[in-house]
Amino acid sequence: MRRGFYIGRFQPYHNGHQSVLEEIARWADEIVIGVGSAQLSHTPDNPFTAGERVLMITRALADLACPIYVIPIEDIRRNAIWVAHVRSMTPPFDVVYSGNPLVMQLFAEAGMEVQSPDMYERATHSGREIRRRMLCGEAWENLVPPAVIDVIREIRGDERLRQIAGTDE
Ligand SMILES: Nc1ncnc2c1ncn2[C@@H]1O[C@H](COP(=O)(O)OP(=O)(O)OP(=O)(O)O)[C@@H](O)[C@H]1O
Ligand SMILES: NC(=O)c1ccc[n+]([C@@H]2O[C@H](COP(=O)(O)O)[C@@H](O)[C@H]2O)c1
Repeated sequence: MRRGFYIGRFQPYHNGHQSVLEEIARWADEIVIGVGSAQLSHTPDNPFTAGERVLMITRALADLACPIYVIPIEDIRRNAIWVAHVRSMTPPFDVVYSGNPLVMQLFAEAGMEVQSPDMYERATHSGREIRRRMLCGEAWENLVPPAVIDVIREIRGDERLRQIAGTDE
């Protein structure tokens, strides 16, 4: 049984994340997805709750060939024990996939195999750019899977973001 681990904040989940997970699914029998900074929501950089992010990911990956486990993980104040914290919340995994230098370093120091997936159209496919577009009323829908558009509409996510940021008229 080969299990891969992928962690992100997913604010929101976008096509870049989807392309990485489709790549991981080619190797893994199962994938564990950590929804990081799970305690954060309703801020301009972290507008969506952990539960809303779980919904985005689970629906977007409904047709993925391999089973997924989507697990919210709160931040802790001590990087030195963060890997143990993550492991205490997740099924065991063999390979960590991340492009975040701190995440890569902490898992590598813990003796885990770490791989850095290729970036998918990063100029447009980032949570920051999607949130910017939502705030400015520009089109963002082409950057996320259709299921994520549905979730964001259902929770009125772009409206929430504009209210939080104080740009709503
Ligand atoms: N376009 C992309 N293609 C491939 N991987 C990506 C892409 N964007 C982010 N990732 C990776 O996804 C993981 C989670 O990233 P995260 O949820 O912070 O997304 P982000 O788009 O970088 O968000 P933000 O812009 O809000 O910081 C990280 O390992 C990151 O390197
Ligand atoms: N000490 C900690 O709590 C700690 C350390 C490293 C990463 N993380 C989290 O892991 C996630 C990494 O995701 P990104 O690659 O999207 O930044 C973030 O939610 C980040 O806060 C937490």
